[in-house]
Amino acid sequence: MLKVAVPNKGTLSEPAAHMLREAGYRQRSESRDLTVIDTVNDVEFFFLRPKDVAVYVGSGELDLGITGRDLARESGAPVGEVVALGFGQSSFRYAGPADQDWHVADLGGKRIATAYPHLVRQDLAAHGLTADVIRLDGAVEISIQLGVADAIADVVGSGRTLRQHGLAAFGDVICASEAVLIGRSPDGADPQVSAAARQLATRLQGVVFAQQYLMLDYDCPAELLERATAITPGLESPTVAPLADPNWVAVRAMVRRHQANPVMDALAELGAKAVLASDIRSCRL
Ligand SMILES: Nc1ncnc2c1ncn2[C@@H]1O[C@H](COP(=O)(O)OP(=O)(O)OP(=O)(O)O)[C@@H](O)[C@H]1O
Ligand SMILES: O=P(O)(O)OC[C@H]1O[C@H](OP(=O)(O)OP(=O)(O)O)[C@H](O)[C@@H]1O
Ligand SMILES: [Mg+2]
Repeated sequence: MLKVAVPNKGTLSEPAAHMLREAGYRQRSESRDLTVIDTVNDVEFFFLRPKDVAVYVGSGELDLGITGRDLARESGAPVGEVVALGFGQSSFRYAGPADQDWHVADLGGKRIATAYPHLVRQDLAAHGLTADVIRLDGAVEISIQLGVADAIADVVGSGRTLRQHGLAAFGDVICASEAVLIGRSPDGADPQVSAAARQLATRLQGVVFAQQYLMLDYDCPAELLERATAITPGLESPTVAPLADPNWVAVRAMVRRHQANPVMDALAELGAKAVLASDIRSCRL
C-alpha cells in the first residue's frame, strides 16, 4: 500500500486535503485523526506536522509527502520535488525594523531570529557572513521588539504580519516556496518513484492544471471564427460545433485562468455572444 504524508495542521493542511479529495482520494473526516486508509486507491495517508513530512519521506518510511518547499529544504532530508502544487506560496526573507536601512551585508555579527535556522545559516554562508542565529518556533516577527534579535528571517505571505510589527523585508528572497509533493531522492535530483506513486502524482498534477485553466464556451458568427480562434487557440485547437443557425458556430477552448477576463473582453469586442467561463475539476493535459 502506498504511504503518503499530509500536513496535519497549519496553512497547508486544508488546501492539501482539498486537493487530494479533488484528485479522488479519501481524506480524514475528524481533524484529530492521524491516519486514513483509502482502500479503493490502496493508499494510506499519515497526517504529520508539516515540518516532519520531509524527514519521514527522506528516511524512506513513507513514499510521498506534501509539504512546503522551504520546510523540505530546511529539513536537509534527502528528498526531491515530484509535483509543484500551486498553493501555499510564500517568500522566505530577511526583515528588520522599517525605519532602518538594512542590507544583507549588515547582518554579520547580528542576532537573527528564525524558525528556519538551516536555510539562514546556508544563506549567510553564501554571503560570506557569520551571525548569531536564534531559533524560534513561530511568531518570529515579535522577537525584535522583545529585544531577542536585531533582524529576522521569516515566511512572508501577504506581508501583513511584517507591516503590523513595523518591519520591512530586505535582500533577495532566500526561498520562493509553495506546497510541493516530495519523494525520496538521495541526491536531490528528480525522485525515482514507483508506478503507484506516479499515479498519485499524475492525479494531483491533473488538479493543479485544472486550477490553472478555465473552460470558455461562446457563440461566434461563422465569418469571425478565424479571428476568434486566434484569441482562444486552446491547447491543440478549439472545439467548433455547428449551431442551428448556419451563420453561427459554438466554440469551446481552455484558457489560462489569469487571462480569462481579458480574453472574454476581446471575444465580446469581436462580436462573440454568450461567453461562458466554467471551472475544470481535473484534467490530463
Ligand atoms: N502566510 C502564509 N502564506 C503562505 N504560505 C505560508 C504562510 N505561512 C506559512 N506558509 C507556508 O506553510 C508552510 C508551513 O507553515 P505553517 O505555518 O502552516 O506550519 P508551522 O509554522 O510549522 O506550523 P504552526 O504555524 O502550526 O506552528 C511553509 O511552507 C510556509 O511557507
Ligand atoms: O505575510 P503574512 O500573510 O502576514 O503571513 C506571514 C505569517 O504567516 C506565518 O505565520 P503562522 O500563522 O504560521 O504563525 P507562526 O509564526 O506561529 O508559524 C508566517 O510565519 C508569518 O508569521
Ligand atoms: Mg507557521
